[in-house]
Amino acid sequence: MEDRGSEPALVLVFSGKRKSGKDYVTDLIQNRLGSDVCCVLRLSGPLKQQYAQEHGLDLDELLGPGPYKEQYRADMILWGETRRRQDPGFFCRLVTRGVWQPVWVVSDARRLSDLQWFWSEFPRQTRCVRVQTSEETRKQRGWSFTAGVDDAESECGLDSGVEFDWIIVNESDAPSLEEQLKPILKLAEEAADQR
Ligand SMILES: Nc1ncnc2c1ncn2[C@@H]1O[C@H](COP(=O)(O)OP(=O)(O)O)[C@@H](O)[C@H]1O
Ligand SMILES: C[C@@](O)(CCOP(=O)(O)OP(=O)(O)O)CC(=O)O
Repeated sequence: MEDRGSEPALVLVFSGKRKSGKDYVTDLIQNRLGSDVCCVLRLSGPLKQQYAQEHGLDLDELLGPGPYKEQYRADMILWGETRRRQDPGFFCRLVTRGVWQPVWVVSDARRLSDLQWFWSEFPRQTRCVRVQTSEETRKQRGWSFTAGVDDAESECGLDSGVEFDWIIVNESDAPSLEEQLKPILKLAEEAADQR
């Protein structure tokens, strides 16, 4: 039998282009709610772990925001897609195993199949959030266009066809993240209280 922990009270599924600030925003949410209430789940976590092991790479570097992971991204995408073709819920099931906190924040949905998995497992609890950032700001954070990555499903799979519950604009001239995240944090606190 699968070790599923307990049912979440709320599942916030985040997506956004690379360097949009998905990790930054989801870390902020966890800091606000506390790690006994909120767990950040990265679908790329088990993917990177397995990929690093098979290829003799530095997992901490692969997990970090620096340039190291970019050298391997295109190949990791292909590697992960092979897994997902066999079983679209493979990484979703791995990261949710044993999670006990009431609020789950998935930091990196990339494909419709990721969203569909959470919608079908937790239809009442799942909400989708997009982190939106201009190319200019992403460039300032180190992004540059890479063919095979920025034009592939990994980056474009959720560009259209999804009605997001919230869109967070992560730009210096937008309302503060604190302000934009207020309704999400309120919902999360209410959901956690009701459990
Ligand atoms: N609002 C922000 N203020 C300051 N730095 C930010 C902000 N958003 C993102 N960053 C920085 O930009 C870089 C990319 O953000 P990250 O969260 O890793 O993006 P993603 O996970 O979408 O690739 C990181 O170094 C992060 O600290
Ligand atoms: C192979 C990947 O899982 C790599 C994802 O790495 P990160 O989640 O670190 O990416 P960003 O935060 O957007 O920079 C992508 C995939 O298609 O599965």
